[in-house]
Amino acid sequence: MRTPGDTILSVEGLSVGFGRGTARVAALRDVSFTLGRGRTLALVGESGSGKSVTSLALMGLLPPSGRILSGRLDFRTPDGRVTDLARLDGAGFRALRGPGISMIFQEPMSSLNPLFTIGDQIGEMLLLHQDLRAAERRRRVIEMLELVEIPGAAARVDAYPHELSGGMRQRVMIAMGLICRPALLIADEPTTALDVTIQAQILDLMRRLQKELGMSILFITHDMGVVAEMADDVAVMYAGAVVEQAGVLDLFDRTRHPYTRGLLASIPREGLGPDDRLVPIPGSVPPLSALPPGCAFAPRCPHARPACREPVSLEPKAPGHLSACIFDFAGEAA
Ligand SMILES: Nc1ncnc2c1ncn2[C@@H]1O[C@H](COP(=O)(O)OP(=O)(O)OP(=O)(O)O)[C@@H](O)[C@H]1O
Repeated sequence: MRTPGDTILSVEGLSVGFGRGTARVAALRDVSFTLGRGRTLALVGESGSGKSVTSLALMGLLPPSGRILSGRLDFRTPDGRVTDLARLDGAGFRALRGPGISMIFQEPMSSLNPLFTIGDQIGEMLLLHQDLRAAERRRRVIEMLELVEIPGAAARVDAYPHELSGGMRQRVMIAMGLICRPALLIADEPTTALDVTIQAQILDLMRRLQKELGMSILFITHDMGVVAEMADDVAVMYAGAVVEQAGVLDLFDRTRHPYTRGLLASIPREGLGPDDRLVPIPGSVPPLSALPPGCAFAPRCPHARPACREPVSLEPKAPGHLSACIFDFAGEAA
């Protein structure tokens, strides 16, 4: 067995392409990371870096034009077996989604069906995976609504999505994601659409539920503030590749990749004075069809040298800390 017992997910060399033949673009290039059991790994990067494509590949939900070109996605199922998700068929994924891996999306309004009550929609997940009588299913749904702290759960179970606030709808999404007690929860920007107070409440709730249910979380975000709140480990993505991976404290204290340093310099921090400025990373992510040779970040990198035009791979720079840069900036000022 390749995956050690404390690892629930090991992604190795994942490449995903969209389109065919000469029109094919590689949305993911040789992506590798591991997620420990009971831990939270944040996948972080700007828009278009490949975070969502990674999670869709893990859920078996890539659109028809997208294809896994190579790589292994070794997932340890709740019964202890290791399954390569890159080779799983539709029936295999249907059995796995729910009790094995579950996902919550960023936009509750586009994921919830306005025509059905929230109780029906959460109960539907149970219906697919467990043979329960209607009354028992309803009891479990109400119990889950209580767990995600929806007040008056016994009455709210019959509410329609539009009757709830944005924060309450996001709690419903979490309830839907957790009703089958998944071993791995993929959370794709679950708080982006919420205001900061509600966002903090939802993040608190997710941390508490993770402890109670003992699940692992793959947390997808572009927000380094949320990373600091939630993650044990972080994988930073740029233009379809992982450029740095480390434990969260190590990543913040000894940032090694210039792209990660750029992301950190562009977030508001406590203690920032009126004269301190946030520094956005100049330029934008290149189109995947026109990536430069070598390091994809080089055209935006303040440290780029001619040597950066050579291919660079993600390599350990210190125990547990990987970076895909020919330089090593750990501990230096940006
Ligand atoms: N259905 C698709 N067809 C073609 N290309 C796609 C498709 N979906 C994604 N891509 C490509 O994959 C790249 C990565 O997209 P992805 O949605 O994973 O980025 P992301 O990091 O999740 O961004 P965001 O934060 O905006 O969701 C995109 O730049 C896009 O070019």
